[in-house]
Amino acid sequence: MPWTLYEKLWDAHVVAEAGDKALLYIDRHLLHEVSTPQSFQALREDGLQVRRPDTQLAVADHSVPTHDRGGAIADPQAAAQIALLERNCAHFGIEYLALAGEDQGIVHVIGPEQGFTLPGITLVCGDSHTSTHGAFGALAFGVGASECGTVMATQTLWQAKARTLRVTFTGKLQPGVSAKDMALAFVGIVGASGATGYAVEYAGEAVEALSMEGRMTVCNMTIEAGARTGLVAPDAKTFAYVHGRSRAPRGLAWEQAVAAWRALPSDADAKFDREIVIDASEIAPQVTFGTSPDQVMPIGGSLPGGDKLAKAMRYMDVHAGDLIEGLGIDHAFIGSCTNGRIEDLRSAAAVIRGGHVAPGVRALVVPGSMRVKAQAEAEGLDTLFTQAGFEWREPGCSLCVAMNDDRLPPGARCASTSNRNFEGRQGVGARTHLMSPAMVAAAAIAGRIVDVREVLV
Ligand SMILES: CC(C)[C@H](C(=O)O)[C@@H](O)C(=O)O
Ligand code: SF4
Repeated sequence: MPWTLYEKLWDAHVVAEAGDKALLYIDRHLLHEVSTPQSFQALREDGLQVRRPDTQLAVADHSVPTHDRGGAIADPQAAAQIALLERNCAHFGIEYLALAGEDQGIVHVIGPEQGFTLPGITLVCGDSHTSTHGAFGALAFGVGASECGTVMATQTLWQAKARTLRVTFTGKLQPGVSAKDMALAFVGIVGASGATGYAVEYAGEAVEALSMEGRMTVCNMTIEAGARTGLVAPDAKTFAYVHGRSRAPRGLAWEQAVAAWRALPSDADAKFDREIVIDASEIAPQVTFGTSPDQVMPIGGSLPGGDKLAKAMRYMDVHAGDLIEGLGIDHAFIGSCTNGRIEDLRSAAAVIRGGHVAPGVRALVVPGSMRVKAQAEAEGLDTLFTQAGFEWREPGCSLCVAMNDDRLPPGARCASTSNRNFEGRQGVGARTHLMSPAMVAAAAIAGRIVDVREVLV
């Protein structure tokens, strides 16, 4: 029988079955400071050990400060949370990537860049954007705090199998349009819960053409359409990206792994429960106008109306019939696990072209990891950004979630490369417009939302 990539990954990890659920073997577990305190507490209370510490990797990212790294952390709650993760890891023998070290970063950025994320594996994390890792052809999904504890103690999880949805992006992206626009367009078409219960496989010419960074951006936002898993079939690009990374297999083990990974892509005649086709050449740069990622529109369009959108549009202080293009902003954020990788920083930097952040705009660039930061600095991107008036920060989730001291004031309007524009996400009363890194950089310089395609000509 022909199988999809999801079915192959699922089948390879089933340990036992009962009713409509399967006990899956979990190969890898990523941990961060926000979702694990109760998991460790539960292990302690039940007198349990971590079954395979070698399959776990922990890092602090959500509440870490993005400036003055190295000294004491000013926010006592953040300091306590980070210290607790460090202590828990030491106690249970789990590797912790130090805040001051060269490998720290957002959990979904460090996994892939260190070769911890591999094709063919199951990977979980107490974080909804774990779907990111599916870009490698890994079965990766976010879990709750109690499930993190179960994984640590047993290396398994009971799961219900998802239905399969293939999203085929045909054609080629226009210049100035990126993976982020594909992701936002998909979420806009399907809706914020339109893919709930599905494992999404992204396919087609425009997905094959994406870099691994771009594929991660697309898979990252899968959860914004309600699906816990987003997948891309591993190919030569995937193997080239993984090859030689610090935690990736080497030598004979590498050869054997690649041979197995080559069998993962969906069979040619595999059946999906649902199919969606999107013409990538028709996608314009996308901008969200509301308080849910599916409240999104192409630049150049005018704002929709209707009762369903009224509350969101009131919060956002935008009005039906107006253009989104030209809307003034006072903050810009380039970063997050969606768009904090090197390619994102390069595409933002390419838009600067001698320009300067507009008066009255505060713009932050927060690399996704220390390795991304080092790479960007080696390329001189930090100088480009700072000379143009952007702040160059230390890695962390930062303004994606405002759990550290990067926070916007009420009424602020921010062009942001992150993935969620919920009410208050970047600070109480602050307004978030999601868009690509190139669009955010262009908005920062113009002081208003603009069409990056016009900046790039
Ligand atoms: C704090 C964490 C559990 C949360 C998530 O699950 O995604 C956060 O990363 C987010 O993006 O909202
Ligand atoms: S960068 Fe944002 S979306 Fe990603 S893990 Fe951090 S808070 Fe969640």
